[in-house]
Amino acid sequence: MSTTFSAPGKIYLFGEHAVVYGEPAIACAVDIRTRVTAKKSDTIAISSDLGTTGLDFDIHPYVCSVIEKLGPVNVSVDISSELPVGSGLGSSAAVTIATLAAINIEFGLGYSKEELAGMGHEIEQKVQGAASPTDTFVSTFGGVVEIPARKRLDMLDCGIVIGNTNKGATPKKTAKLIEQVAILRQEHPEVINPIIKTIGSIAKKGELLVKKKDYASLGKLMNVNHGLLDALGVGTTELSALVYAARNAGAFGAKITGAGGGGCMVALTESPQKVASAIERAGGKAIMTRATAGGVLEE
Ligand SMILES: Nc1ncnc2c1ncn2[C@@H]1O[C@H](COP(=O)(O)OP(=O)(O)OP(=O)(O)O)[C@@H](O)[C@H]1O
Ligand SMILES: C[C@@](O)(CCO)CC(=O)[O-]
Ligand SMILES: [Mg+2]
Repeated sequence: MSTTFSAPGKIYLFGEHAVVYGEPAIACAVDIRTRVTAKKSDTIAISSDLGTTGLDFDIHPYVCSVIEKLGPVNVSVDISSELPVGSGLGSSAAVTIATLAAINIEFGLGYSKEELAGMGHEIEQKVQGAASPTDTFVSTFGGVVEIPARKRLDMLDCGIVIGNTNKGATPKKTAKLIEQVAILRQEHPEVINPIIKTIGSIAKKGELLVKKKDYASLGKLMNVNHGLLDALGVGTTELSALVYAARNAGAFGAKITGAGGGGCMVALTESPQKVASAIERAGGKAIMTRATAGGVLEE
């Protein structure tokens, strides 16, 4: 016997970087999933696209941290994923939550989803040195979520197209970008604080627009949010090339998702294929997806 769970990745509709300073943000689980199968075994074995190992914290830091936290238990863990790794779509949170859930059921440990989300956040903090609870919360519960309140919003019914620059957005780069914004804020508080506040206002207004399914207005505010992230210095020419390609292809709006400095952008659209083709022509890797209400799910 074995147990398989999957968990989704995430995009930010609004609010990245501002959320570090207590402003609200809106994140959305997307139906791009990591699947993990756990099976009782006589040794520890972990297999994924990154390699096949035993308890090897260098290759599989998140999965090994899960095994250490829950056991340690002798378990064989097999991972397959549609999520690009290190691209700002929450692949570490998805693999962490799916592994926690699969081992939890396989060994009858009885943890609740809330406990799994909390352990997942602790593991991301341990491995990365710092992490917001956003990614692991969204991977656990799915849906569209306002953070830090962790308030479930209405679902998005329009198309979502992600454009990956294939320029890594590693935890080190995320930490560096967060520090870069902090330095700019220290140097020019009278300029940067209003920008951060305005991003927070966009997220607050976004909650109502999600409820109204007003995708045209959501898109306009995504465009404004993108410009403000550029102003904070976390944009790149590659990200903006994909953002403008998506907009020129008729997207409601498009912006950086996550820390920036590479990684991915996201567009909302009623013509996903047209926007995806434009992103690919502009040099990105396009992923067409939808919002998912399903968080971590048994398969
Ligand atoms: N399919 C997978 N199999 C094994 N480990 C994975 C897998 N996907 C992600 N990981 C682990 O997560 C790490 C990537 O996490 P990282 O936080 O850098 O990127 P991300 O989660 O994709 O982006 P972000 O955190 O910015 O949203 C990988 O180096 C690996 O340790
Ligand atoms: C930049 C940031 O807001 C999002 C990174 O994906 C940092 C965080 O919230 O953890
Ligand atoms: Mg991560």
